[in-house]
Parts: sequence; structure tokens; C-alpha cells
Amino acid sequence: MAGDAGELPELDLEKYDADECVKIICLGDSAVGKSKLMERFLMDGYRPQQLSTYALTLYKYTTTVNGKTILVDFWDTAGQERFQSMHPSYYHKAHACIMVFDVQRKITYRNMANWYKELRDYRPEIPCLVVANKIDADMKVTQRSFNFAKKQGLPFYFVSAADGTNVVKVFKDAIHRAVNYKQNSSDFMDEVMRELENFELEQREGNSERDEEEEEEEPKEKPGSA
Ligand SMILES: Nc1nc2c(ncn2[C@@H]2O[C@H](COP(=O)(O)OP(=O)(O)OP(=O)(O)O)[C@@H](O)[C@H]2O)c(=O)[nH]1
Ligand SMILES: [Mg+2]
Repeated sequence: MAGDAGELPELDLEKYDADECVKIICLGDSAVGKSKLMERFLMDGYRPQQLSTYALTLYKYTTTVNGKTILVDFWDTAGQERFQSMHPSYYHKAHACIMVFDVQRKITYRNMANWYKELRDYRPEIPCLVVANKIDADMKVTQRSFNFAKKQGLPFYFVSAADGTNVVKVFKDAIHRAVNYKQNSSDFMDEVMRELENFELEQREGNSERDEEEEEEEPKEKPGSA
């Protein structure tokens, strides 16, 4: 299950040979294009027709930031309109959030405030990026001002999952912000998590050094003892 992977980042780090692991979540009403944006970024593709995401989809992606290998867990979920809010575990240990609305549907923009409130209840300080999707349907919308992001002091992007406009930029910015947040956050629980991860890393490194020493120290067979 996806949740298990989120709870065992140290195993993932080894498996993917990564230095750091970050979790990025996506929020927004149903059908605003969350899954399509991920599809566009991760697969560089876009299939026009697709069912809603059923529950939770977890995508793994590795990249390099400042010379370090970063494993990114992208969490995509579905049908928020149907559920109104997300399960707390969705927010758990997230390092950045991409909030999406559909420029063609006003209600999805108005609901940004609700999503943002819920996000802040769980993750008061993580970077949040606001994304206005589907600009390909009517380029004139980019002349309009959507003040929600500005009011909250959040970065804002006009994008299109359909033709790819700004998609890579949003995701790259989100990854950089997530890594930066993870390394420098002053949120108390994050600091505790960071200490724990460092402690586990040190222990693992200690163990593997000891294993190597033990291998070297294996008694050599005495000549003629066989
Ligand atoms: N024109 C246009 N249509 C888009 C764009 N992005 C998504 N769509 C369409 O919008 C619909 C919903 O996209 P999804 O990515 O499934 O939306 P979602 O936010 O993941 O929806 P849920 O999984 O139900 O929460 C699909 O029919 C897409 O083809 C876009 O950039 N432009
Ligand atoms: Mg979806």
C-alpha cells in the first residue's frame, strides 16, 4: 500500500540509492486536472479521456538537486468534491503541496480557500504552489487576475496539462521547495523527524562499517589446518 512506502522512507532511500526523500501532495477539486498534470510531468504524455483517480496513486520519481539524488513521492488522490476533505494521512509528512484549480470552472477556484485551510491545519508551514490549469482552452484567462495566491503570498502559475505549458516548471519548483523545506524547516515535528532520520542513517552507516571490519577480521585459515 502507498502508506507503507511513506512510512519507510529509509528503505526507499536504499532501494533508489537516494540521499533524500521528499513527499509532494496534490490538492484540488475533482476533474481540475491533477492526474493529467502528473501524467504530463512524469510520462511526458497526456491521454484526453480517463476516469477519475479512484483512491490514491503514488508515483516515484528520482532527480538531482544541488548534487544530491532526491527521491520524490508524488501523491495523487481523487474525487475530493465527493469527500470534501482528505484523510489526515494524506498530509502526513508532506514537504510541499501543489494546489490546482480549473480556470474554466469558478467554483474550483473558490474552493482553493477550503483546500488551503485544510492544508494549513495539518501542515502549517510547507511550501504551497497554486496552479491555474487548462489555460489551453481559452488563453484569454491569463489576462485575468486570480488574487488568492497573491493574498496568501504563494507562487502562482498558469499551466496546461494538455499542451504542457509550465508543467515542468511547476513540478521542478515544487521539488526544490520541498527539498529546501525538508532541510531547513523549523516546524518542531519536522525537526524531530529530521533528527530521527539522521540518527537512523548514522546507525546504518555504523553497522555497515562494522560489517566490513568483521569481514576483514575473519580469522585466516592456518596452513595445514584443513
Ligand atoms: N483542455 C484541457 N483539459 C484538461 C487539462 N487537464 C485535464 N483536462 C481534462 O480534465 C479532465 C479531468 O482531468 P483529471 O486529471 O482526471 O482530473 P483530476 O483532478 O485528477 O480528477 P479526480 O481524479 O477526479 O480528482 C479530463 O477529461 C482531462 O482530459 C488541460 O490542461 N486542458
Ligand atoms: Mg485524478
